[in-house]
Amino acid sequence: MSPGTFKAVTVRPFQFSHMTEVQQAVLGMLPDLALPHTLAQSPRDVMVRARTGTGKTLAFLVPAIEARLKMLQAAGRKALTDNGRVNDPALETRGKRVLAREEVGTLILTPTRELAIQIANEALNLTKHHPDFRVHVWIGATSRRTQMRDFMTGTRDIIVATPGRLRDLLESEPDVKRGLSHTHQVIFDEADTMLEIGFRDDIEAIMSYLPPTPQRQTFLFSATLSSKVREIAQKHLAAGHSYIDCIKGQDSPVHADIPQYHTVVPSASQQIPHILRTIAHDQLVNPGSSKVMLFLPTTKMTQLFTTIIKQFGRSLLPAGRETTVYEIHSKRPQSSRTRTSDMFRKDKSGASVLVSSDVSARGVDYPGVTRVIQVGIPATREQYIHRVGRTGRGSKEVKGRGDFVLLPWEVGFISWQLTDIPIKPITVAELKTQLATLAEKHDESPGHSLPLSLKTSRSSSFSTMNSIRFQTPYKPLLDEFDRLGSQIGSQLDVEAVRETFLSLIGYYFSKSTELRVSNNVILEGCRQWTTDALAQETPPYVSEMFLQRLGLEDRRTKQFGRGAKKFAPTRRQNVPSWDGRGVQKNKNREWTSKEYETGVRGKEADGYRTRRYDQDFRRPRQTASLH
Ligand SMILES: Nc1ncnc2c1ncn2[C@@H]1O[C@H](COP(=O)(O)OP(=O)(O)OP(=O)(O)O)[C@@H](O)[C@H]1O
Repeated sequence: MSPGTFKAVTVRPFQFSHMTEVQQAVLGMLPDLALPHTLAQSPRDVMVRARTGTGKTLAFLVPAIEARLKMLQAAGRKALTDNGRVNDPALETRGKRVLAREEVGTLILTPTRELAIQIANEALNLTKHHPDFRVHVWIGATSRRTQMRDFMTGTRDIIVATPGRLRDLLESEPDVKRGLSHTHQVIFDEADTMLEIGFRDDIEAIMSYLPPTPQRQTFLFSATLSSKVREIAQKHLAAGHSYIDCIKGQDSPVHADIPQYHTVVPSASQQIPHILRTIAHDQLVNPGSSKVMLFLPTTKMTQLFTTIIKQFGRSLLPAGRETTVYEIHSKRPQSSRTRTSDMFRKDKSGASVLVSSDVSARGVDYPGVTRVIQVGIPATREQYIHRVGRTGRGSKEVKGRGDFVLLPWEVGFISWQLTDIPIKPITVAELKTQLATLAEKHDESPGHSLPLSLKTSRSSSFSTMNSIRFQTPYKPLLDEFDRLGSQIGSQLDVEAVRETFLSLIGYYFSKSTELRVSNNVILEGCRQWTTDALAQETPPYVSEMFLQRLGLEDRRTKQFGRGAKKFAPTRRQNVPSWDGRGVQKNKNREWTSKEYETGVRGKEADGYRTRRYDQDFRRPRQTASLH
């Protein structure tokens, strides 16, 4: 590793003393990994699988920087030989500069804008002691003109891009096309997403502008690389490439230290109280350092839950009004997304919640997240893993925890999709008991549970941390959680509920195979959610025609003659189809541990990957903190 890069890693700004496993494996391949293809002995392409939060970014950025330095050195030397000189520093520098300004060094592709900005900032930090290095970020909803001006006037060492904007520039800007036609290194971060269907067209188009292997070196990095993705990946990698797998055998791709729990609420009416209790639990378990990420399956659901957490968290959470609630999803302008992301990253308030859609699920590094709560099923099993991976990252100071909250008809996701994930059940009643014990403890000696740094925060060195005061006594407030239902209904906008409902059926209908339930079950589950969880008088009306458009043609149901009547929008007829299965007299009881394990109750035992990066926002702004 060059002295400049080494200094950045070990002294300033990173001050890392040890390499993580993935860093040892990849950086152990230096200097060969960074050699130009003309000098390399064997294929330099690498596919890497390593757990979330274990430092993959640095593992691919260091070889990227080192490879660029080697290319520049080679260009300097070539300038000398071309002119028959042995020693001419000015000529050598000129040779380097020509290459640096004409050819792009490394292209890094990522699925989201937030991740692109984060990687670019990390690259800037790593090149702190290489003053001539330039890092460009090309993402949607930012000024193309600024991006092009920077590209035309500076060196082109590293470009971090989302596929939509990159393809757009490649297809419309000859200089970009020319610059990238010599790129010697391409890195796919979150490689499995990048090779998925939603991105595949863009990726194919982009790859057609880049040099072929072996001139092009290709790295693929992710925490999740299924065998199917690996098959697709072969196409972009050189034959004989290395595969580094830091998740050996059956080990979980989530960091081994992160405990994970799931709760199937017995009825939709318990969903919101349970989520608020889970946040309250985190605030009491991590007094003064609670930092929660709450993931929802759709944008509308994210908006709705932000309102709910803000509204009811004030009175029900231990930190009450002092809880800071952030909201991030693809419908927010990019400038606001970037600002929120920055604020949550730096948040040390001691009681904060980021309510998020999947824009924050992958790769984004928020230090100190104490808990990830997932409500409803994620788009894929991989997405579950990446979301949990937002907690327990990097240093081991914060252990983290994952909680997964499901409605009864969503349980199939655990039974069929998460079979190899070490996730334990926790019932609504168990969490209530744990919360009551913590609240009692707090009330006995309020303040004693706060760390010393907070008790003396005004005079201590923790000046950035606010002193959080918990509501005291807190235990009596716990009864209020069960009374939430009646209040929620009056606080919510009917149109917002309807839009959320529609977004949910659109999302869940595409998931029926994974959940192994029919679309009718999903429709009724969503309907009942609006009446039971959101306390609406009646579920939102949806026309037959709309349902047909969504493909609600459940042949089995129709065959048995139960279909048509069930769609009438009155509450009385809106009996969920799982009612009537299993043991009726126990239908309101909680799930037993056995039922949790099998996923079956009684005797019988989210298209939300939208192309966010290319949304057309009205007021485009340059947002990266790079220029
Ligand atoms: N050698 C190291 N020592 C200590 N901390 C490190 C080291 N390498 C990286 N980190 C820190 O660990 C955190 C996670 O790193 P990073 O974001 O690269 O993880 P990742 O493996 O890419 O995760 P994901 O799969 O979620 O994208 C960051 O805060 C980073 O600064």
